[in-house]
Amino acid sequence: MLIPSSIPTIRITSPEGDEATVSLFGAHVLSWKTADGQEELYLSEHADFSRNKAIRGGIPICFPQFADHGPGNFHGFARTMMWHYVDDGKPSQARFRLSATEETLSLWPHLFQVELLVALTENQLSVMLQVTNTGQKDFEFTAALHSYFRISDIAHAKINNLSGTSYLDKIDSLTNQIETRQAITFSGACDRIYYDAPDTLYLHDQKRQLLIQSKNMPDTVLWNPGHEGSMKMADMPDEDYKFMVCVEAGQIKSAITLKPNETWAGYQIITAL
Ligand SMILES: O=P(O)(O)OC[C@H]1O[C@@H](O)[C@H](O)[C@@H](O)[C@@H]1O
Repeated sequence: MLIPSSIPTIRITSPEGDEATVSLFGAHVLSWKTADGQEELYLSEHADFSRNKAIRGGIPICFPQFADHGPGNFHGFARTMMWHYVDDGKPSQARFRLSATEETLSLWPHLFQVELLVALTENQLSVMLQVTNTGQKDFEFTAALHSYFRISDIAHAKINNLSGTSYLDKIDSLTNQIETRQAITFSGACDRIYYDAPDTLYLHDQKRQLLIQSKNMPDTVLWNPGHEGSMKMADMPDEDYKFMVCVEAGQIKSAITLKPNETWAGYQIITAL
């Protein structure tokens, strides 16, 4: 999809020809193409680029709250703020910074600095979220890298390596269950938080395979809105639930507490195999 020029973006490239585009609104990765031209991320053609709501697709940043796990905005405010670009002078990486402002203090009364580092190497995109407490009192947060992967058909997509992991099923009456399937397939909406999930997962999409690794983000969210959910979203075409699946790396079950001057970092590293 064409990214409108009203959205300031930074484009990074690897020496091998991989490229990624990141919006300063939300420090939101909008596109990641491997050198063969394959787009790996889903971005909705109906995404709202007005800067009034989060962009549907790419990699939204959920901070300082995942979903409704707290009193603040759903998925926090980081995905709907303008971030600052920090030029490291490297064509293959981009760093973005968000610090407390009057607006963030009105939503969450803490002084903080968040950085997002996006880096490309051959067939690989790494995203690091780093949070520092720059205030005088402790704070708590939850967070996620809400990655939307582009797939050719949800009916054929499979996620491997979650067998034996416990999960909260947000669709099935918020019940806690244990995953028994070796390969997770999708038939209808899926909204699950897998707790203490393995840090290595595989997404199979017919001929393609992605290795999805996380570091220091123990929880994994699988989300697909299904047909009905897709129809309810103004910023997603009705049939697009077929062409995306979110595999989110999160720090959700246990909130992180940071004391003054402490820093936490979590990563998602995605490799096209
Ligand atoms: O529409 P939003 O705010 O971007 O959220 C999308 C989805 O994000 C997922 O992370 C949540 O588990 C879902 O419950 C939610 O519907």
